[in-house]
This record gives sequence, C-alpha cells and structure tokens, in this order.
Amino acid sequence: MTLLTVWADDEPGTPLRRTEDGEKIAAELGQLGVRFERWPVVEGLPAEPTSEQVLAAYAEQVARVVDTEGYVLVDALSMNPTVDPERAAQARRKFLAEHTHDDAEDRYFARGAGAFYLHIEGHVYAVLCEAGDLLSVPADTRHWFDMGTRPDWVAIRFFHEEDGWVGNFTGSQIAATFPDFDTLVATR
Ligand SMILES: CSCCC(=O)/C(O)=C/O
Ligand SMILES: [Fe+2]
Ligand code: NI
Repeated sequence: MTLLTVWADDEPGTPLRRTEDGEKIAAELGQLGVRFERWPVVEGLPAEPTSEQVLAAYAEQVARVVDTEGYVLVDALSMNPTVDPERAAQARRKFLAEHTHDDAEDRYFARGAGAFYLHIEGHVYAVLCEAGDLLSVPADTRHWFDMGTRPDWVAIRFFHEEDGWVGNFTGSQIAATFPDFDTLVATR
C-alpha cells in the first residue's frame, strides 16, 4: 500500500503522522498543492516494457493529464532487478540528494515502487508510491527520490519542456538523515 510519513525536517527519528489511507494521503498532499491520484493498474505489460508500450497501455489517462496540465513531452522509464547492480546504484544516486525542478514533476507508477520525499515548510513528507499512484510535485519544491537498493519500477514522466529532466541540486545533506526507501518498505 501507498504510505505517507510526515516528520519535522529536523526530527527524522520522530514521525508525526503515518497513513496508508489513500483519501487521507490525497487530502494532506492536496493542502500542499501536491496532486495525488490513484489509477487502475493495467496488467500484462512485458517484463521490460518499452516507453511506447507503457504509454499505449495508459493512453487515455495520459491524454487527460497532458490536456489538463499542458505537458509537451511524456515518456516511461523502468528499472528492474536484472539491471546491472552498478547501473542500478548509479541510477539511484542521481535522484538521492535534495533538488528542485523549474517544472512540475508528475510521475505515474505503472509497476513497482519508489519513495518521493517532499521538503515543504519545515516538514518532510515521504510518499512511498506503488503501482497505480500518480504524484504531482509542484515546480520549485525541494525533494528527493529513493528507488532503494534493488530498483524495480516502471514510471510515466510528464514534462512541460522538450529538454526533459533537469535537476537543481540544493547542496543540502538532509536526504541522508531520513529513513531510506528500504527502511520505509521494511517498516510498512
Ligand atoms: C520515478 S521517475 C525518476 C525520478 C525523478 O525523475 C525525479 O526527479 C526524482 O526526484
Ligand atoms: Fe526530482
Ligand atoms: Ni508541524
């Protein structure tokens, strides 16, 4: 199940709230301007789907998000346990430090799981996303993403610019002080 955990940003050892209730997660994130939706999962994707196969499986939902949010570029990325461990570790490191984007970050998990940590107004909101979850992080929101030591996910990404993923790293070490993806999964 999707899991939301909230801490004060200087108290990573003391969760303030924790919920697996999708409606409560959507409501709490909604107050922060973060959109959270659940879509029915399309079964039957190949083990290593191409971007085209994933986008075709979710064509209707993707078209709705593109229309309502004005995105110009959509793709799908995937990681699975057969990926070479060094490549997996490299992919994990790319998103593991706190950063922002000039663009909103809309991600839909078609398979597997990953954790987004949103650092907003003195709090950290960890959203452990699973298949069926769409999370939309507003532009300029400080955040990081952990896919864990055995990355396994397929995600659709939406962009307002043709240049795709551009991260602005804040230089903060805060990410290292919070429970990582593997720990969130183990305590769920
Ligand atoms: C699940 S898509 C890869 C993560 C990503 O694009 C990002 O910016 C994380 O912060
Ligand atoms: Fe990001
Ligand atoms: Ni508070």
